[in-house]
Amino acid sequence: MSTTAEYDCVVIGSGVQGSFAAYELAKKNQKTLVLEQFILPHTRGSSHGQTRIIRSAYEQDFYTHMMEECYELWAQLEKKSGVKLFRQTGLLVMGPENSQTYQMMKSTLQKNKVPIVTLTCDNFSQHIPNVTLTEGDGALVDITAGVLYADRVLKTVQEEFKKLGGIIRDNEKVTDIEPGPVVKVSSTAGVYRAKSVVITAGPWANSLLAHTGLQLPLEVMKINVCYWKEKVPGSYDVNRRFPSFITTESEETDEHIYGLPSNEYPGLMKICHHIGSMTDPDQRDKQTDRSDIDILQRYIARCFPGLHPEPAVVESCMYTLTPDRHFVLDCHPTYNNIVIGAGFSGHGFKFGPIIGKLLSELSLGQVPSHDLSPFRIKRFQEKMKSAL
Ligand SMILES: Cc1cc2nc3c(=O)[nH]c(=O)nc-3n(C[C@H](O)[C@H](O)[C@H](O)COP(=O)(O)OP(=O)(O)OC[C@H]3O[C@@H](n4cnc5c(N)ncnc54)[C@H](O)[C@@H]3O)c2cc1C
Ligand SMILES: O=C(O)[C@@H]1CCCC=N1
Repeated sequence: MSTTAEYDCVVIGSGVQGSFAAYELAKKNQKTLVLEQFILPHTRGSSHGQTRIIRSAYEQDFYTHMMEECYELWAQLEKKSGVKLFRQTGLLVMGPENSQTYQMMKSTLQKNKVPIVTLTCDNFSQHIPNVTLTEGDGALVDITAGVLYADRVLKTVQEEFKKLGGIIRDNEKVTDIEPGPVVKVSSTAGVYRAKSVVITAGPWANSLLAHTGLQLPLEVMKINVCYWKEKVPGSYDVNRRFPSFITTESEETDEHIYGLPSNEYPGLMKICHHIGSMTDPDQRDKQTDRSDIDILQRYIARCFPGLHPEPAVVESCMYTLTPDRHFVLDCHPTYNNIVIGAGFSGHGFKFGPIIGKLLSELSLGQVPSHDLSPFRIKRFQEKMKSAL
């Protein structure tokens, strides 16, 4: 059998991270194939749905730094494709004023000169109508933040990839990976050889990594994606400049909530709890726990008096969590031509363009353009089960 590589790179998984990795590789003239298990577009992973929050507001400097370049990359893709992908709404951050999380987020924004407006309990309702600020909470607005049109992003980046000669084969599940100087990838429909492989399989990362003798400490969580009806239509509408929002974790109330202005479904605002229930990605719909919805109902009754506190629409999505909630962006510890992008822990969408660039650099053996130490596999070493 010939050992010649047919492709420079095979990317496994066409969610936001695989699609951007493939696009970046194609921009660098790499002959690239994307394999996707489901027929596209699909709603079975983590990247579907119409909207995601984009923000610079993070506790850690490294995310805020990455976002500086990432905003530019989003603007470049918008310009190149002529498709509107981003809408600036600002992001309202609310949380116990004296908590470490809230203060760290505020200081990271200030240190990095991200434009913010700090609100007080006296002027809060003048700027943010129809929201009740919890007593003792601080509030600020990250002006740069907004909403990404997620489904449109996937379609656009995949189309740009194909325009550069990239190939996407959907409805084709990868069933085996044979590491080597030329990696052999078997799917339900064929066998491919590539100089490198990028694994961006979202909640299925460990199923694929099992073929390479590696398991990462990842947990998959189902999130109930809830939409809430406005009592007075338009109260929380994107066209009335209502912002996206997050609450920083509150130990007292177990609330870690985020929301986006009403936009995709007229009159409905999307508000979710950041903590759902563990699931198997192939059994997602058998997970029927609604304790996150109970938390949301109490929160909405208290803080969003202009919404009916019963969800009008509930959709599903999955997070793939690492223990520290930071991403995995690294080469396989044994095979450096197998690159892994995993564990995006419910906050990876906004980083798609920069993650794609970093994964393409790893795949080409280049020095990554950002410090990847927070994202290296070796941080899990004690917890890793290696079959090697
Ligand atoms: C409810 C919810 C809200 C979120 N909100 C935000 C937000 O506001 N802002 C933000 O930045 N991020 C947010 N995120 C996180 C973000 O959406 C994810 O981090 C991101 O979508 C992860 O993308 P991915 O490409 O890693 O995974 P996925 O989108 O799951 O893609 C993996 C792909 O690999 C395919 N695959 C798996 N196994 C195989 C195989 N064997 N063969 C072929 N294909 C395979 C899958 O079918 C899938 O298409 C949210 C996530 C959820 C669930
Ligand atoms: O990534 C994001 O910005 C959102 C909001 C906070 C929780 C998860 N996703």
